[in-house]
Amino acid sequence: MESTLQETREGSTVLDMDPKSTVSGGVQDVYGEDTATEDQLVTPWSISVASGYSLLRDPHHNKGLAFAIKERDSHFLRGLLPPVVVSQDLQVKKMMHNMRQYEVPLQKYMAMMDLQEMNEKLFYKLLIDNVEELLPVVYTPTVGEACQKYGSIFRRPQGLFISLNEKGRILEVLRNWPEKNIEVIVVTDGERILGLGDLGCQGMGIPVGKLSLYTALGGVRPSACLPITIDVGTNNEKLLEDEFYIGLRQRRATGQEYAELLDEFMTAVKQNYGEKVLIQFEDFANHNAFDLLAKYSTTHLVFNDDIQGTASVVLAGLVAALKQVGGTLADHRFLFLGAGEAGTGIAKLIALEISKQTNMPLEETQKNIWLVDSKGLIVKSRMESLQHFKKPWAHDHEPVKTLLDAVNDIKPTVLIGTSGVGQTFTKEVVEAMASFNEKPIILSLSNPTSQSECTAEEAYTWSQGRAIFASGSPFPPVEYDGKLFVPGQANNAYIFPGIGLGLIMSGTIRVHDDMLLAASEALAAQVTEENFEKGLIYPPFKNIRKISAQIAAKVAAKAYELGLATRLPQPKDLVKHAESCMYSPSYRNYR
Ligand SMILES: O=C([O-])CC(=O)C(=O)O
Ligand SMILES: [Mg+2]
Repeated sequence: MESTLQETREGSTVLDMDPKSTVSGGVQDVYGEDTATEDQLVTPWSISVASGYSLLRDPHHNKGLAFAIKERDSHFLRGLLPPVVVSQDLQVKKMMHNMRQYEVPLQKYMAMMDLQEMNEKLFYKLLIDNVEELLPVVYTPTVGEACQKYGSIFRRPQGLFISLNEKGRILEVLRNWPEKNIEVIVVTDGERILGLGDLGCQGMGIPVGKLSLYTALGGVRPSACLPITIDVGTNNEKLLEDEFYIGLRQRRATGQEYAELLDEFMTAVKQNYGEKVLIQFEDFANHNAFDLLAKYSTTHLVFNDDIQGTASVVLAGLVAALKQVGGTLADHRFLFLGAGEAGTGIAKLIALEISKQTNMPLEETQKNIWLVDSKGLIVKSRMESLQHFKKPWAHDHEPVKTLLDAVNDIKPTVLIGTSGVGQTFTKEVVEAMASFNEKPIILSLSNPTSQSECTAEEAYTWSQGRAIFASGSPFPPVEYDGKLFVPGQANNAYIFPGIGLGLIMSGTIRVHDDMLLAASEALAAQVTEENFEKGLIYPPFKNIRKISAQIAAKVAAKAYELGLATRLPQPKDLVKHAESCMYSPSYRNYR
């Protein structure tokens, strides 16, 4: 019972269908953006999709009770639905009501995943309209728990699984995915999922979650997004023994075997989707993340969210924080706990920005930035044994073992936690920061909440309400001494959807550090006086789509300036253009 489903243009300017679907009467470009001409607008375009019972099972087109009577008649739905016809807004209201009945966050997560499988537009409408409430459900912290229990809660695949078993056949696997016009891939190998460690194949929750934010926060159409998990085994003994584990039951492949699989993957992606597909590396372990980024950044459009996205968002927060604290970046002293992807990524971008602002050589600007890893302060005497990404941060100093000693020695004005280890900003550490800083800047970036270096309440209480605090995972507002403190969320979710949109809409072929700086400036510029008054260093997430459009515009502008954009000519108003490219979750009318 296949018939033609016709969707009219009413109430919609952005279409999210595969340009290669059967389309008549209209034209689409690669964003799924409607580029119909005036006379084409009078002719409704149509696409061939399932109707009747199958239509209700098709998440891309299903509207549930929102199908109008006429639509029900023309698409063989009569009798398949109860008589009532409701608006999408009422559906949102009902779903939120239901969602709030669940007390366990994982139940909310599963309800959201079910909705995504059942009615994609309603899922995105819910997420966009209630972003502050639902972000902690589909993203950190709940997504972390979902990955830990992914084997038990697994229902339907939401992305591609590429394991060692698929070696030699990765291109074939990519072609099994139903969507052909992929613009963004988020890929993980599950070795360092948030601060939770090696979750192997169950890391899939992360690419799925990140890509749902690409759509909800950045407006990239869902059919252009492809979550991928590369399964080379896991060293997580608990998972290897777990009867519900969904991945390969073996220890991780490393060395040449690992490199060959990754290389086949990267080659196949470019072959299948072209050189403009954005590949976002997510939650790889340090020992692979830096090398993969370096290896493929000259041949592919690659972006490491943990190194580059986190750096960009934190720099934005620091720029905003300095408006409250005073001084320029060059006047401040930075100490990191954690010298992995996030720590060294942020450190590098700060140094780069100071160098741009002051014309000082990079080596000079690095001197005010100190990092502590699991062996203590990174100093010159440790140089020989340091991994390459830590070496630029090895300064002249005697060895220091603990964070507290490092804080007391270095006397940083900014303390940043990127260790993946919770409760490491102890009372003594925060009190020390507050003893020599009027307004200590303290960022506890590790995720999920359980791994946060300290809580918002601890930061405010131990600093007697003087800390400027933000965290990677959300914390509720804190009342201290009769005053309400609203902590910010320094999470790369502010940045990667906008950067991705900017890269895609300009057809950019390589990521450049200047684009990260541009994104950072765009985000910092969105923090209002009103936000500052509340002590915030990030704008509220409820404005995120507008913010993403601003970020996308600045990133695209930089790409055009650097000659890396291929979509010519450059649109005059990049912000308007970004907004016009964004996916809309509103239903379309079907004739
Ligand atoms: O996913 C998040 O919330 C931020 C992030 O990239 C990470 O912690 O690895
Ligand atoms: Mg990550």
